[in-house]
Amino acid sequence: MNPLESLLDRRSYSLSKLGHPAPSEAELRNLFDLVMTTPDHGNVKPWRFIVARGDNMQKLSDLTLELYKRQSDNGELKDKAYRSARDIAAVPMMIMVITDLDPEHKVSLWDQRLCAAAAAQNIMSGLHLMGYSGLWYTFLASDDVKPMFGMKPEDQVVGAIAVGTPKPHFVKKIKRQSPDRYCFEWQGLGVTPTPLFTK
Ligand SMILES: Cc1cc2nc3c(=O)[nH]c(=O)nc-3n(C[C@H](O)[C@H](O)[C@H](O)COP(=O)(O)O)c2cc1C
Repeated sequence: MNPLESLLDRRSYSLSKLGHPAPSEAELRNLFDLVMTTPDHGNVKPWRFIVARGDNMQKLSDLTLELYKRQSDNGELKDKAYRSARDIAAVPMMIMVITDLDPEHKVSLWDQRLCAAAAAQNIMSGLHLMGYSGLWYTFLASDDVKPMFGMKPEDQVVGAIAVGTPKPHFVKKIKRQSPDRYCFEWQGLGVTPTPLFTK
């Protein structure tokens, strides 16, 4: 048996396909215990996670409209903004993954950013293993949100992860590409790497 089997079915669902429930308090604790195993160069912990749930989802939805308004040339909102706000209000949980970079640290900012992204992927895998699903998206990634989330100017939103349970009629496995064309075997300096998988 392939020990990775249970992760092979991980897939994303758009917000409108995610319903209740979302992880409980105890499950969130387990999830973030997993996240704390993320490879972290220099032990900087260059990440912060901000969870919105329950009644706060409506506040996040309102904030979304406000941000769209600020980004609009004439202050008017397009259908997309209303749709996005409506979907956010309906989803049970959002985990914002943001960087908390230490510019003074000897570990490069690039490495610190990679660590924060790896933490986000651990959230994705953990959610799946617990029977939930998430959509990692670039929601709220504008500079406008930085003061709202207590972020320093150099910090970035790694992603917002919408969290829930896929609605049963949308649950469908997706066929993934073969990794063959992306994997190579190094053969020494000056030699073109060969395909890793030959059969
Ligand atoms: C950094 C990052 C940002 C993303 N931003 C968006 C986004 O704004 N909108 C979107 O539809 N998908 C976005 N995606 C892609 C989805 O999260 C998802 O991976 C993609 O739809 C493929 O689905 P899968 O996870 O089932 O393979 C983003 C992914 C990453 C890693």
